[in-house]
Amino acid sequence: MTADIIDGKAFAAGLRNKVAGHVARLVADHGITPGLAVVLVGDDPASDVYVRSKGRMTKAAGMLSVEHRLPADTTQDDLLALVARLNADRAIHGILVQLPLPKGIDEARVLATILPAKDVDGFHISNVGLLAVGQRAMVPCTPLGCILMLREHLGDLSGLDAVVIGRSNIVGKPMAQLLLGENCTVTLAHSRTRDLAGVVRRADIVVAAVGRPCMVTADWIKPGATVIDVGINRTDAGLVGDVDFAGVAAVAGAITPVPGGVGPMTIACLLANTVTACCRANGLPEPMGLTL
Ligand SMILES: Nc1nc(=O)c2c([nH]1)NC[C@@H]1CN(c3ccc(C(=O)N[C@@H](CCC(=O)O)C(=O)O)cc3)C=[N+]21
Ligand SMILES: [Mg+2]
Repeated sequence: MTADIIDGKAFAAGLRNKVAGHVARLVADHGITPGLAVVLVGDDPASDVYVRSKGRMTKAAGMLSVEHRLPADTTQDDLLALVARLNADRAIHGILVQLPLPKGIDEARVLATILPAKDVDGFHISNVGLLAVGQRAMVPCTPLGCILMLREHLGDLSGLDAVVIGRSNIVGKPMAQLLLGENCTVTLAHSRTRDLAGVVRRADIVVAAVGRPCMVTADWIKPGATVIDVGINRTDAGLVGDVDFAGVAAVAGAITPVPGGVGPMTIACLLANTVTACCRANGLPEPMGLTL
């Protein structure tokens, strides 16, 4: 068997196009331009790549893009003050503070300061809680992108066995919540899981989000399973995911590539969340097709 390649890059381009259509309508009919502020503290080169690409795509969708680049030695108070200014800024509908933050800055404190209505990452405790009880406020971008691709590829996910590998707050946990919301039977596996290979082998859907290059190998995969690779690992061999792509593609039914899979969808979902937040802030109906 050779897996279908789930083309996240093409899917993301379609979603960004839909976003651009909604933006054009907001501008033309209401004189409102959705605005996204991205805050980057320090000069991690990988973060710089993502932030630049977010800015470029935000502008290409017709939205306002504001970037705040702060030095690595920025104090927590200065960062909190910037977040407070963005909270109060009526031109800004979405705020993203790029993680991880430098040591010495309390990440939880910063995330808690972002207004939940502008929290387009979905990391504020309020949005985390709403997601957990099935009331969706802002859905985290990477898991949202994964669900959109899974629905597109599989249709109804009800009753499928899903295994998520990795229990981070930004991917693993919200991913498990969303899969539950799709009526999957969800296992959230992690580094202490016993017989991880055996657990993964039962899955119809595998989501790998651990940050270990090529950890998931062909012998872990049930023939025909759908494999979503969230990993972005820079190695001597270039950018690779958490899944051994060549091996797993020979067994799986479908697989997302790295690059060109989950990454582009994450950014497209960020733009979609910003438009959703903008509509809510202005009491306008939520555009269809931008969220679940
Ligand atoms: N508050 C916050 N929210 C985030 O969403 C967030 C963050 N912090 N910190 C860093 C991670 C990482 N991240 C990526 C987004 C897009 C690609 C992406 O588009 N990747 C391309 C390749 C890019 C390349 O070549 O490096 C792809 O997979 O095809 C990757 C990684 C968002 N993150
Ligand atoms: Mg772990």
